[in-house]
Amino acid sequence: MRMRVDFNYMMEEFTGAGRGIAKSALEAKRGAALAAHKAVELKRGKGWLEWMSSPYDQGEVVKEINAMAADIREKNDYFVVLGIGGSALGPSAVQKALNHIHYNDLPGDKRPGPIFYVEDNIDPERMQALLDVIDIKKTVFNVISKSGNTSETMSQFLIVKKLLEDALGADAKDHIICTTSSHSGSLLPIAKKEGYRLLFVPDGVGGRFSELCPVGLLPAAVCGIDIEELLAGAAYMDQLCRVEDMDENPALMSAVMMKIAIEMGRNISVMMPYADSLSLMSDWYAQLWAESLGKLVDNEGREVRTGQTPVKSLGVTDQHSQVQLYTEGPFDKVLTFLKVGEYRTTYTISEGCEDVPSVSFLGGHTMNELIQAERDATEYALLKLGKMSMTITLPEVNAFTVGQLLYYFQMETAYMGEFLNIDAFNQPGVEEGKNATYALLGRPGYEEKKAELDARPPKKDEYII
Ligand SMILES: O=P(O)(O)OC[C@H]1O[C@](O)(CO)[C@@H](O)[C@@H]1O
Repeated sequence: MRMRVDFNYMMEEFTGAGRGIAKSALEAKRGAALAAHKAVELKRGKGWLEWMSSPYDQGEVVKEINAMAADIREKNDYFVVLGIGGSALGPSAVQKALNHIHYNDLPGDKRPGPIFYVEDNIDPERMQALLDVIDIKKTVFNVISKSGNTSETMSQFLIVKKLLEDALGADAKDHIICTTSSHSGSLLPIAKKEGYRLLFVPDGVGGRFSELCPVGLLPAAVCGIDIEELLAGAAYMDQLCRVEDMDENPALMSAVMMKIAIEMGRNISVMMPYADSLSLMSDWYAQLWAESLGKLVDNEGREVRTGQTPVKSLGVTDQHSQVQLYTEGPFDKVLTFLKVGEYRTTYTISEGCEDVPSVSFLGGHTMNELIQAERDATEYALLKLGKMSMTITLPEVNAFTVGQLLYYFQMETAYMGEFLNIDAFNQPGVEEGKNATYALLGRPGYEEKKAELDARPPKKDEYII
């Protein structure tokens, strides 16, 4: 059940001269790869790399989460995550990967857990829509915020807190579980005061690296996912990544390839799973890659403006919208295909329309054959025009392989941070927008920011049509 990464079509010998990676360029990176590996290993489990301990040190937490999940399943019909960014993307991606694609529409006796929603926006219509379809008295809300201060999440929390209290009085507290820092932020003291159940995000686990800690584990367990297998998959990948030789370490080799690709002007990383179950993995990856690597300054404070733009794509659906650009457009992208060895279902295309050979040839083939053929064909079409791609194959989509995949991308990101000589674990570029929002809504302490905003030159009518 090991996932495999195929780098063949990243290489110049396949893409054609100047369009892929020369073997000599790869060899030239060996020293840097070793240094990146050493640097990451030195920080293992420390500082912002505490997520490297997640596969190993959560035995007790897993027990607690599984017990909590069983209790939630027994007493409730709905489970709603309130969170955003890393507090939402992982739970959504893992649920989509490992449960029925139409999980919420299954009858109760066929669903391994309650109806599940992840609310990661503050669109008032979406809030109302959620409240229209759930029975709040039969719902547990998991408020997830590492910082415990995120306005989007806290505003959703305030809304449901009031609604629950109005509907349930003192029992409202049994319907909120908070996942947050054990010692900082505003959510923690609120949860303690109100008597909500609490789970903690370890200090050195940032939002986008948190799927394999209680942030992701509780929602997964509630929906019947085997979280021990998920962590076992992560541990398996971690063992592969302990090897310092880049030829043996998939995440390290991948980071080396991406670094060379960036040097060659491939500033876009397209993630293209050929499985609906993996479609939200691209969303999760997009935050991981964008927030971690998109940085103004390097570790010495020099302006570098680095990063590689992640793009979400879905095979085969987006063959009919984006692939034209990927084949014939500029040499600015690397495509990563996520391939599935064995789908969980085999579906045979019915025979028919024998008098129309352009249609009848499909009959008797399986959809499995068709989707694999289309992926192979797209990979080939890209290659023919000199475009770089790599393919990650999961033998099956299950908790063990998904655990590997998540951890692999986290490790690749950590190595990339070393190659780019940046802090892959902060996100200063998001702060300005947050502070301006606080100022606009009159949060105490943000008066100066409000004045700064008010002093903006007014927009001109001549530029509004
Ligand atoms: O879990 P929190 O602290 O609410 O943060 C939500 C998200 O906001 C960010 O801080 C900024 O987008 C992300 O890094 C994070 O995943």
